[in-house]
Amino acid sequence: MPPHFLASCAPENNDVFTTTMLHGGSRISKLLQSRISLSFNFPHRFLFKFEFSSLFQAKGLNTLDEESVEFLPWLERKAGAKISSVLSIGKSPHGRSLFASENIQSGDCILKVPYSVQITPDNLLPKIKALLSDKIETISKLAVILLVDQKMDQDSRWGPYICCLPQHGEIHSTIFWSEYELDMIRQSSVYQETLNQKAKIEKDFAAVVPALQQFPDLESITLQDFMCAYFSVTSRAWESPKGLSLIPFTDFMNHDGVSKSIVLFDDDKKLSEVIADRNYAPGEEILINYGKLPNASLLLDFGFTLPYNIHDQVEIQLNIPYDDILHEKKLELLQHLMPKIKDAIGRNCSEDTFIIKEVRSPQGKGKGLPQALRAFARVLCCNSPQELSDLAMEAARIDGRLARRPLKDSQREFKAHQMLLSNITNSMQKYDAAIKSLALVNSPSTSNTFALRRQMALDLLTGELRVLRSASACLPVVDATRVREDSDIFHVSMLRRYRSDPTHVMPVEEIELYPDLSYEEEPVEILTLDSKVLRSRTIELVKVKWRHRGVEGATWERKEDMMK
Ligand SMILES: C[S@@+](CC[C@H](N)C(=O)[O-])C[C@H]1O[C@@H](n2cnc3c(N)ncnc32)[C@H](O)[C@@H]1O
Repeated sequence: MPPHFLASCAPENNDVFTTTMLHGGSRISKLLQSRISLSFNFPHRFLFKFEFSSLFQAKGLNTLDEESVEFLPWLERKAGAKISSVLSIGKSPHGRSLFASENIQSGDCILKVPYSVQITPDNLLPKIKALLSDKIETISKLAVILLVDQKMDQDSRWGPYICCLPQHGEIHSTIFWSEYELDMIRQSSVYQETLNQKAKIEKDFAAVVPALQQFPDLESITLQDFMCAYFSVTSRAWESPKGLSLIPFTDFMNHDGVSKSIVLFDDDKKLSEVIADRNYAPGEEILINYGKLPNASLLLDFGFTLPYNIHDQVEIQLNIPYDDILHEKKLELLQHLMPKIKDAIGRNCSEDTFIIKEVRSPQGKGKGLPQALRAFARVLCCNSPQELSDLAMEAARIDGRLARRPLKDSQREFKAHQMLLSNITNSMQKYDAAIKSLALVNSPSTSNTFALRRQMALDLLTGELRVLRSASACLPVVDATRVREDSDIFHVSMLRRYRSDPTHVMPVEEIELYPDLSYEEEPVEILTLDSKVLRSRTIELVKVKWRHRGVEGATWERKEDMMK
């Protein structure tokens, strides 16, 4: 299993859970991972007719899920043990959920699900297991277990569980979005990850089909069936010490990014449990934390977003321009000292992707930018083979890591940051345009599925834009506020300011006044001419706000030059 499946971690500071025997389970979530529009219905022969229970009415709850009332007694019979006496299954705005059926105190254990009733790859029927290649991943094996069991009719081992799993029309993971819908999130990396995920599911399905075809009852399983089962696994399974497991009942709990409750695994007692992180009154929904997941992961793997997700992140890409005369040398250095700069199939590639998270500190000061990103930018800004070999030597002298320290040449260091700012500003403009265009996208049908997905797209894009804004605020912008006159030449002190902390001002360089604004090959776009005019004996200076290569700045310019 690729390591990124383990990326989502449980909250760090949950003092309640200090027992050493217990392991916190993490969700399988991956920020990468297909295509087809499907319809998948678990056969209704599994819709066991449960008797209506008066439990919820007695507790004053109106969230009764009739089909689910008998679920817990069924699971407890199967487990031969009590699983929970304080929880009931009910309906929430986000589908099935668990609710307190009596007062719960913080620290109470609210459920215990024995390993014996959890679904793991060990539950594959031996005759199917024997036909599956060793290369089949655990997610696919679990999906096959669900699909096979669904076909087993009265012999099904998990019938009541399987008929609680989401059906095609209820799933909003982007792998089920139409091309039209996906277009709304083209700006986000989730777009490509969705395509990758769909391609992966197709490939995984092709790998299990030969085994399924050996059984007449299983022959009819389609790719779309497989996709739904695959989604059930990605949205419900936990990484446990014994591998990936579906934990019935526990997986009825919805996600709350600030909850401190997670699923714990007690290997000695061979059970999973959940401890309440706060007090709950009867009828309150119990929420747990699936991990520190950004909306991108929630959308792809779970089919929902949070309106404000503190774990949002965004990908930015830098590349060594092909016309850079030092292209090969830079590439070689980066690949040598930052080996991850290879593409998935090991070819050399001259670009890399960096994940930026939100910088929430009011001072900013660049904490949110990955060191590797700054390092990449520093290498990109080198102008000579000598500078590159200086960087290589410095890395060898320190800890082997390339360009982790600010460049000695402060102008060059500043240029590296300006390059990052320009990249981020450019990306922000694209996000801004994508968000504005969402308002103009017409619903292709009257169903509210589209409205829901559009809202998810909006949550995703606004979250990622927020992250970009926070990153741009911690990169310096140039301001020219000190002007010193020396005979006819004006010396302008360029100052570095951070939008996140305007009091943090650092001199960058003192330059002579530019004779005009066409000093670079690329024209400078004038944004405003400040009314503030600085008069000297012979000339007048005006403050000019400009944009050049996506970077905005302000400098004092000769008024007469500006009036040309
Ligand atoms: C592990 S299941 C939880 C039980 C699920 N509600 C059900 O009906 O079976 C995860 C799914 O619940 C829904 N969900 C969980 N937390 C949510 C939240 N905070 N907002 C919206 N949907 C959520 C999503 O559909 C997700 O794929």
